Amino acid sequence: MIIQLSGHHLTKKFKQQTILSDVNLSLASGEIYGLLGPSGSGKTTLVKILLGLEKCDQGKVELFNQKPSISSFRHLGYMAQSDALYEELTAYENLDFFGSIQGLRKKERKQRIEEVAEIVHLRNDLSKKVLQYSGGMKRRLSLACALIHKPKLYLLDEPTVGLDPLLRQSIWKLFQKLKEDEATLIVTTHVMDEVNRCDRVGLLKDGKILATGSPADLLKTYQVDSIEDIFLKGVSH
Ligand SMILES: Nc1ncnc2c1ncn2[C@@H]1O[C@H](COP(=O)(O)OP(=O)(O)OP(=O)(O)O)[C@@H](O)[C@H]1O
Repeated sequence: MIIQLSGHHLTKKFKQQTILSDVNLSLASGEIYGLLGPSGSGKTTLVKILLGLEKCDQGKVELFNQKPSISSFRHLGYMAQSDALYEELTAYENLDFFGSIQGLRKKERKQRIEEVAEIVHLRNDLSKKVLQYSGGMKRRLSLACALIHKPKLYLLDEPTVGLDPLLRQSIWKLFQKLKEDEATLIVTTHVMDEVNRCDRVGLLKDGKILATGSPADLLKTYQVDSIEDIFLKGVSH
């Protein structure tokens, strides 16, 4: 098993408030890890720390078994919770921009833009400015931007928010396909039915990982009918 990303004893405070407390997690190559937790439990903060966008007060992160470096970031695909897109540019220009900062050459960018636009069903809308896009279209474009350079590791913060069930299903099919190609994904979600599509789930509550395991193992261990019940039971870690 090759560990692609790990966080060790991660602790984070904002002023006096402890946001993350001694969080440990590791992601193996070819797995989908779901990070599930109520609003405000620290999911986005954790993803940002893993990505190097936020500093932790204690603990360390390892990317591809090394201290994170500029070269390791080339292999990351990040989709932020709020879309980080250039509204005045067209979707094509956004993808072209993100492709170029990832070092793709012009010809390769052109080809990849076609491919990722097809994947997220935006091929016919590439020439529209992003400000003309709906919320769901922006989410899909953000995902396409994260895919453009074929990273090995994806950190996706609520990638399916605002998408209709059909599109959500096709996005999850894509995640499965990425996984089959040995990519590793960490996906934050509030949606319980998405949890069952993950290989492993980490349940985050008040900045602590309450439990980690496959959805089936968690149900068995905690003798519950749904993962949601683990939160409701108030299991302490
Ligand atoms: N830059 C910041 N300064 C101060 N507090 C912050 C900052 N960023 C996050 N927080 C606080 O940290 C806590 C966790 O926030 P975070 O966004 O990580 O939660 P989350 O689980 O992703 O929530 P949601 O599901 O609603 O997106 C919240 O109480 C939030 O107010």
